[in-house]
Amino acid sequence: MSLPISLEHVTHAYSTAAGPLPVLKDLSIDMPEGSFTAVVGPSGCGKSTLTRLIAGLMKPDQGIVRLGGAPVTGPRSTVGMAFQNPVLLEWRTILQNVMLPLEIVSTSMSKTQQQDRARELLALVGLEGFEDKKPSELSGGMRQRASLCRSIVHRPEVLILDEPFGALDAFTREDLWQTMHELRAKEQFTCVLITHDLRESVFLSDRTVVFSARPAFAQRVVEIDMGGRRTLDDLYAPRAVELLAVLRREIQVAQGRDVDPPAASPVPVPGVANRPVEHVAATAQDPSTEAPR
Ligand SMILES: Nc1ncnc2c1ncn2[C@@H]1O[C@H](COP(=O)(O)OP(=O)(O)OP(=O)(O)O)[C@@H](O)[C@H]1O
Repeated sequence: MSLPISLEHVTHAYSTAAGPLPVLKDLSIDMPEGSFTAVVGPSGCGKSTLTRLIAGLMKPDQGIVRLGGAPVTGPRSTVGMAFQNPVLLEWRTILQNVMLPLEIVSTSMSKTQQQDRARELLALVGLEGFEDKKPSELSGGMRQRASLCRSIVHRPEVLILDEPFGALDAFTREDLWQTMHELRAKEQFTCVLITHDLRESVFLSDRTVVFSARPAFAQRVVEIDMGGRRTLDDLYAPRAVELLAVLRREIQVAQGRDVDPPAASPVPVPGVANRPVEHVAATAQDPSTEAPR
């Protein structure tokens, strides 16, 4: 089962030695049940703060965070989380690491059922045969796959992903994106993804929320109307290129920078009368689609 998430007029400031640091300001977002929402925005604008509020690790100064309509008042076992650093326990095998949440959350599953569930997820992400390895025996991408399994092994209603692919090389990252689509097809959760990678948000999300500079509010919500399951080729489709251009411009607005002209307009290239569409599509791979940190 998955739960809708809503934030209603959420405002929050951290107490610091220099005084209050306003981080979120009148932030309202609705994430429907089973949806996948990506959040992008300037560095330090408050994206991770949003995840802590949804996970119930912090309470907002003002406003309400709701899961399934009920106000969040503290941490919930039905929330799964994965971060940039997988933090697997070296003294446990991969299977034991994946099963960890089942030792913490109350479950009616027998030990055998728990193991079957963990093995099934590991197979789904391509880690069959690595169950008895220690984390240090796996590559960074494999560790992150195991971490994803651990975050959903207890069938959370809400999955929070805070830059889980951020430290991976580009090819491994794209592999993991496809794995995320496979997990989403098999499992039920409402997902919030924090990312600096605009291609990642277009590939994975149903909608991408662009945060303003701190204190952050939802500056723009971009519907990623590209159907459900996607392939990497879809990132080169004209619609994906348009969406990337919209997101990149929105990030520039959030940063208070000059905004690029619309990507669809022909850009004069010396010696070339008109820039072909293929060339525009190729810019989707340009590192400038990485939202600056
Ligand atoms: N516990 C804390 N106490 C004081 N200030 C904090 C605390 N946690 C975060 N901050 C500050 O609040 C601001 C927002 O932090 P947050 O981690 O939510 O931003 P972010 O958008 O996730 O950042 P990044 O893009 O760099 O990952 C930052 O300026 C950060 O330094």
